[in-house]
Amino acid sequence: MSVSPQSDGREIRLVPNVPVGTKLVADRVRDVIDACIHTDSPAADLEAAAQLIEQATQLLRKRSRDTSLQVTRSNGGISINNAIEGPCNPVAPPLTDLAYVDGETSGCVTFPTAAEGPPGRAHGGLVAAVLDHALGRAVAWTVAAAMTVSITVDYRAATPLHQPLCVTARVVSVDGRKVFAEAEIRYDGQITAVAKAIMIVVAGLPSIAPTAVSLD
Ligand SMILES: CCCCCCCC/C=C\CCCCCCCC(=O)SCCNC(=O)CCNC(=O)[C@H](O)C(C)(C)COP(=O)(O)OP(=O)(O)OC[C@H]1O[C@@H](n2cnc3c(N)ncnc32)[C@H](O)[C@@H]1OP(=O)(O)O
Repeated sequence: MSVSPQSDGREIRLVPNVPVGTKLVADRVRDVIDACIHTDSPAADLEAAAQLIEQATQLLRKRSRDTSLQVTRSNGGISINNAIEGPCNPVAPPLTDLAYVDGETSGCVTFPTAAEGPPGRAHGGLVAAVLDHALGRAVAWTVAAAMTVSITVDYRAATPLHQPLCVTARVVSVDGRKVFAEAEIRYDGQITAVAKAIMIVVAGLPSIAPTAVSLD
C-alpha cells in the first residue's frame, strides 16, 4: 500500500485490491440507509438504533486516514470510494459490471430507495450522474482520462427504482482536447434517458486507454 501525491495537492492511496472488510461495511451501511428510509419503528427503537449506529461510527473512526480516495491498480485509476461506482462508498448506487467492447462502454445499476426523486422513480440528478460517469469511462477507455465541461440529459421515460438498468456510452468524435460522447440508460430494453457530453482531456490524470492521445 502506498500514497501518491496528486497534481492538485491531494493524496490518493493505492491499494492492491478492493478491501473485503471495507466493502462489507459499505454494503451494511447501504442496508442501514434503506432501513432508515423504510422504518416505521417506535421512538424507543429509533433511539436504540441511533445509539448502535453511533457506536459503529466511533469504532470505524478509531483508526482513520486523511485521504478520502483509495485507488486499486487493477481498476485503471478509479477510486474504490468513487461516488458512482465505488464498491466501498455506501452512497454509490453502485454502477457495476463495467465493460469496454468494440468501443462501447456498458455497465449495470439498480437504484435503491435512497435514490428516489419523483415517487417510485430515480432522481433525475442521479440518473445524470450515472450517465456522466459512464461517459467518463467511455472517454477514458477510448481516448484518455477527461473531465466533463458540458452535459445535456433528455429524460424520456421513468427510470424505476429497484430494477436492473443498463447504461451504455461511446465516443462520437474528438476535436483536439475536446471529446464528444453520448450515453443512454435503459430499463427492460427501453431507453429512459440519454446524455450528450463534451469532455476535456486533462494532462496528469491516470490513463486506461490503450493508446492515450498526445496533448502536445
Ligand atoms: C474526473 C477524472 C477522473 C480521473 C480518473 C482517471 C481514470 C479514468 C478512468 C475513468 C473515468 C472515470 C469517470 C469519471 C467521470 C466523471 C466526470 C466528472 O464528473 S468531471 C467533474 C466535473 N467537471 C469538472 O470539474 C471540470 C471543471 N472544468 C475545469 O476544470 C476546466 O474547464 C478544464 C480543466 C476541464 C479545462 O480547462 P482548460 O483551461 O484546461 O481548458 P479550456 O481552454 O478552458 O477548454 C479547452 C477546450 O474546451 C472548450 N470548452 C470548455 N468548456 C466548454 C463547454 N462548456 N462547452 C463547449 N466547449 C467547452 C474550450 O472552448 C476549449 O476549446 P478549444 O481547445 O479552444 O477549441
